[in-house]
Amino acid sequence: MGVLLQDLHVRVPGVDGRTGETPILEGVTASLREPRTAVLGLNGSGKSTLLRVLNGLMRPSSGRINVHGIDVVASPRRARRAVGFVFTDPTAQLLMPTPLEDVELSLRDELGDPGRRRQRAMDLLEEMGLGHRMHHSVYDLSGGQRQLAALTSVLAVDPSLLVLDEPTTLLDHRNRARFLELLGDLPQQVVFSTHDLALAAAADRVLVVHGGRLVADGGPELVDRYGAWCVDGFPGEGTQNDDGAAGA
Ligand SMILES: Nc1ncnc2c1ncn2[C@@H]1O[C@H](COP(=O)(O)OP(=O)(O)OP(=O)(O)O)[C@@H](O)[C@H]1O
Repeated sequence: MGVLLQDLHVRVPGVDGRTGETPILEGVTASLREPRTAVLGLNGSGKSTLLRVLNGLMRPSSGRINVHGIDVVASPRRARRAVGFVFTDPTAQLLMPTPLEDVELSLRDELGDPGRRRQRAMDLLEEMGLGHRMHHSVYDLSGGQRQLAALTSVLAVDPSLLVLDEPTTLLDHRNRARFLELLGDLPQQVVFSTHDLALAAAADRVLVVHGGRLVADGGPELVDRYGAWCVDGFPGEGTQNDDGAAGA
C-alpha cells in the first residue's frame, strides 16, 4: 500500500479566456511507497495543491487518488481521518485556546476518560518539547511552537499518512534539528513540501513540480539537479517568486 496519484488534474474557475478555467495541476501521476517523499518547486508551482488533494481538502477536477487503500475522492471523510495534515501557518488549525486543550480535542474519540485524555495530551506535548507552553494561549506561542503544537495534535490520532506543508519554514535551528530527528523516528509515511534543500535531500523520494506539472520524479539526487532551479527559477524564466501556475 502507498499513495497513488493517477492523471490528476486540478482546475479552478477564472482567467483563461478560452476555457474559463485556470489549471493548477496537470496530469500528475506518481506511485509513492517510500517512507519520506519531498515535493520541491518554486512559489506557486502547485506543491500545496498536490498535498491538499491527498486528504480531500481539495477535490481534483479529474484523476484518481488512493491513499493506503482509501479512494480519497469517493471517501473524503475516511481520507481525512487517515491523513494528518499540518499547514505552513498552523494558526487556522489550532481550534482551542491552548495547546493542551487542542491535543485533548484531537484525542476525544480515542480516549473517553477526561483524566487519561489530559495525561496523554500532556505527555505528547512534553515529548514535542512544548511542555512549558501547554497552558499558554496559542496566540502567545511563536510560529514554530504553533507548528509543533499542530503537529502534536495531528500525531495524537496516529494517522497512517502525514502530510506537511513546508514544515520547517517557521522553525529555528534547534527546533528544525528536533523536527528532523522526529521525522526520522515517525512510523508513518510522510509527504512534505519544502524549499529547504537539505530537508529534501534527506527524503527517499523527490518530486519536482513546475507550472502544475510533475517535471521530475526520482531519488534525493534530484535535489542536486533541480534544487537551485526550485530556489532561483528554472532556466529561461524570470527570477524567484514568478507565479508558476500551470499555463494554458
Ligand atoms: N483555490 C484556488 N483558486 C485559485 N487559484 C488557486 C487556488 N489554489 C491555488 N491557486 C493558485 O495555484 C497556484 C499553485 O498554488 P499552490 O499553493 O499549490 O503553490 P505552492 O507551490 O504551494 O506555492 P508556495 O511555495 O508559494 O506555497 C498558485 O498560482 C495559486 O495562486
